[in-house]
Amino acid sequence: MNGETLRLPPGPKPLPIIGNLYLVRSLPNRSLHRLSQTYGPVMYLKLGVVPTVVISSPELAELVLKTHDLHFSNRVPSHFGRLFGSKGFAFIDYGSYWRAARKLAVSQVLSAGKVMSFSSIMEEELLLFIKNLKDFISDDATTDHFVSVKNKVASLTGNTLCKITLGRRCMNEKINGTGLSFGDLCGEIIKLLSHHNIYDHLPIFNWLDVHGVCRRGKVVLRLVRGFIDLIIDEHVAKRESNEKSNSSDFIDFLLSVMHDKKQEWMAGFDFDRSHIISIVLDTIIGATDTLPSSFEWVFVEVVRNQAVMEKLKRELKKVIGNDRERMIKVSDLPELKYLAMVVKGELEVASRDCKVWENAEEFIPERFEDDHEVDVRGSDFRVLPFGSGRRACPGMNFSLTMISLVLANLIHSFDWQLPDGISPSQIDMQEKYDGLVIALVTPLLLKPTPKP
Ligand code: HEM
Repeated sequence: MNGETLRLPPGPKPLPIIGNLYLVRSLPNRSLHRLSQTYGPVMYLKLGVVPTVVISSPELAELVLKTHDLHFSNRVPSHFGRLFGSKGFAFIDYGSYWRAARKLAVSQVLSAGKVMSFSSIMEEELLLFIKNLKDFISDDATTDHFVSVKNKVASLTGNTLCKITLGRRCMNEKINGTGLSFGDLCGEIIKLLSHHNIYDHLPIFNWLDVHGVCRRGKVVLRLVRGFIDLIIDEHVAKRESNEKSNSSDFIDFLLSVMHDKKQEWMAGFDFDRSHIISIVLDTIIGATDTLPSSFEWVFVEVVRNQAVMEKLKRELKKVIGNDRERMIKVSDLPELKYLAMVVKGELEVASRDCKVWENAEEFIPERFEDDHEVDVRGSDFRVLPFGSGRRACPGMNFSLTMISLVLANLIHSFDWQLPDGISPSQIDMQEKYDGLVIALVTPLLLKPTPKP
């Protein structure tokens, strides 16, 4: 870029080498918001040596993500992101391979229609989850069992997605010789991907791998890919023995694309096991931290706002009744209008633009009572929790269904109590930046008591 000929947007003066990195602190969302108050909705920062334009208004978001989205459809992954993602679709540049690989995941797993077709898997997993939680509590009824809502939901949503993609619930399966489970290693991949590595902004130092992210990343990736490879072996063996099965999963479909050379899916591209592994892994990794964190934010807001909790309970009672054996199903969700507002309400808090929303920092589901049109799936540029345009999150249908389903059932089946001495208004709401998500510093711990 030639600074003399380009008119750059306004922005703070960069320092040598580190540029404006010193201004982007531990909570980049807050730092960038503050800077935009001074420099306006389009500003120019130099993050290390990387020139960066930051936009922060619905009008500009529409221009970038819709009108001119073709020019903004590439990713700038970290050094490890590049190692991780060359054959999947989450970390590669926009292009025809990206389009084909993403289409496989969306059409077979994540489209609205497909998510609906997995209703019975979601409901079975949730039923098992509730039963296990009740057994865990009744095994030792003399102890106060506090559970981390986020960890519990991570295991539930992870296992549901594994069942859909790999054919079995395997988040807790141990990987040979490591003592770690598949879920542990997926969590580690997320940590490595989101590790805020200052050297990503100073690429000349990348080869040093100062924090060892790439070294460890290579080991973890080998283990995780090896695990999925074994699952593919099982699928191949079943396929070769012509074993009839009523259920076919994502791996079955991808194997049929590979073996039968289904040209309509992967015309002109090499497509072997390594591609299958990467596409499946992107689908699982995309959900690993995002969904449980979003769920924790929704749940903490409901617990903090007891009036919202009571209103939700009233709606559940009206639509489902008091029968605790009757779980809430995916087909019940369209009836639960207030539940939908609660989920939207939390996702909207994440936008926090006070020029756009009144009391933007507050969780007010009722604001959607008169504004049913607010869409969180990418067409309303005031609320973009899933992004918008070509690179928008393909997991939004799965996420919205799972968050609503799990929230409704957890409230229907259990009472939730905070640790002694902590009132709802005293819950620690401090945020931390985890690289991919903004999470609570203090995990939400609650004691579930099964409702009679
Ligand atoms: C509430 C939960 C979630 C939130 C808030 C969220 C948010 C996002 C956002 C903001 C993006 C980037 C969009 C862009 O670059 O414009 C994204 C991308 C992505 N998400 Fe999600 N996500 C969630 C859940 C999921 C789930 C459940 C999956 C998979 C089942 C998933 C898979 C992905 C993938 C694969 C990408 C990359 C897509 C591409 O580059 O083409 N996400 N997500």
